[in-house]
Amino acid sequence: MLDFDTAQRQLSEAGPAPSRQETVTLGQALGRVLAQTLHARFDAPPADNSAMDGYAIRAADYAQGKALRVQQRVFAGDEAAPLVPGQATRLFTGSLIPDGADTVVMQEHCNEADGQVTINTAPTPGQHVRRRGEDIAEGAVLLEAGTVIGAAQVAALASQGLHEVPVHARLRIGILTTGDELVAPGQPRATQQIYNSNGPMLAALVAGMGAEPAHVLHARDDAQDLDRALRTLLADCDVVISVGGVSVGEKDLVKPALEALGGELALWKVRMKPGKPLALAQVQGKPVVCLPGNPVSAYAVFALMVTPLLRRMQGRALVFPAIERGVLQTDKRYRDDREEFVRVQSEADPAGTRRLRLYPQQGSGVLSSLTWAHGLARLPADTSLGNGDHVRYYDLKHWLA
Ligand SMILES: Nc1nc2c(c(=O)[nH]1)N[C@H]1C(S)=C(S)[C@@H](COP(=O)(O)OP(=O)(O)OC[C@H]3O[C@@H](n4cnc5c(N)ncnc54)[C@H](O)[C@@H]3O)O[C@H]1N2
Ligand code: MOO
Repeated sequence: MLDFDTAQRQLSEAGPAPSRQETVTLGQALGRVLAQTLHARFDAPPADNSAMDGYAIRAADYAQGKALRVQQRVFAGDEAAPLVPGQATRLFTGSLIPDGADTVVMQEHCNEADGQVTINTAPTPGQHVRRRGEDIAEGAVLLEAGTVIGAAQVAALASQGLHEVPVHARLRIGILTTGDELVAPGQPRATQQIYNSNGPMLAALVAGMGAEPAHVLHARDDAQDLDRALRTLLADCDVVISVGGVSVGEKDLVKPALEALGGELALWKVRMKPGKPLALAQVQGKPVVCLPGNPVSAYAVFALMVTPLLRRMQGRALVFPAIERGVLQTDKRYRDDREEFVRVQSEADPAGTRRLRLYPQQGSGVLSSLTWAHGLARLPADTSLGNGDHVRYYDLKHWLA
């Protein structure tokens, strides 16, 4: 069996970098991956301006109790005449600093009457002036290629006057569920049947990563049906994710179906729990990841093993999110010959230590553990662990993003 870290690394390298680019407007850019490094087109801010509502002066003109004539009022967006030495300019947050002025005094430290202003507190020369280019200089890197565009990046682009941005084409994912026991939600269900939760779950997981669940198909446990579905997905998607039918049962037909399509199996069985029966195949130049059918296994394996591959294929700079640490809080002891990823809630105690509380039922079919969990705690194989032990923590907020 492969160890977890090796399998994760191999899987993350199993697909090509993105090759298709497109241009989208800022309104469509959220969650997209920047395809080119962009540079500032001009200094930001473009000119010295005031950080406060107040008065611009030459620091040298200040003397305690001395009144300065208010030469002009400059609002944000106005042009400003050069400052007459010995006078003051009334201005506001964002107003241009007149040539000749070097310091802004907050209005709370001033009294204005009869066209004159008196400053009550000695100013520090240069205070409250936002300098041209202090945020970003013309030509400096604004955003690196591979950045996921969030609200801050949208603001940075807009501040440079950009209304369109080059991004990688959305990664198209084909999802295939298998199993004769499954019924689509919304349909009537016989006692021996269960609803297909993995299909909608995987589509949601894919969408949550900014990729496109292009097709969500279901195949019966039947070689022909599987073959047909796999062909459709391979023809129209960058990656195929199948779920179920990948273990050792008599109806576990996914592996043979992939082999029949010329697929080369690259990986099979990982020393992790949940998620042992995991396979990777290259079929017609495309990666096909076969996830275990148990819903918790599919979810955890997607988070830990599939998302790095998708991030790399999306062209993202950050492929592996941070791994944190926490302290187990449990009244049981745990030990397994596979690395175990248990569902936990994370809470900081008053001293700031992350406490990881385990869900009481850790079975691979227990969906309620997923709706409850914040993340996965990693319990190393062949190690007895219990309350108070320090372990690695995979926060699903980051690992599913
Ligand atoms: N003799 C052995 N049996 C099993 C082994 C083993 O090593 N030897 N491994 C177990 C482990 S671990 C897992 S995980 C499962 C994985 O099996 P498969 O990937 O082949 O998945 P299935 O057998 O098709 O299904 C497993 C389970 O999940 C339910 N399921 C499947 N698809 C869906 C879906 N779309 N929505 C909701 N639920 C789904 C299915 O009904 C089964 O209950 O194998 C163990 N067995
Ligand atoms: O590995 Mo299975 O994924 O334990 O449930």
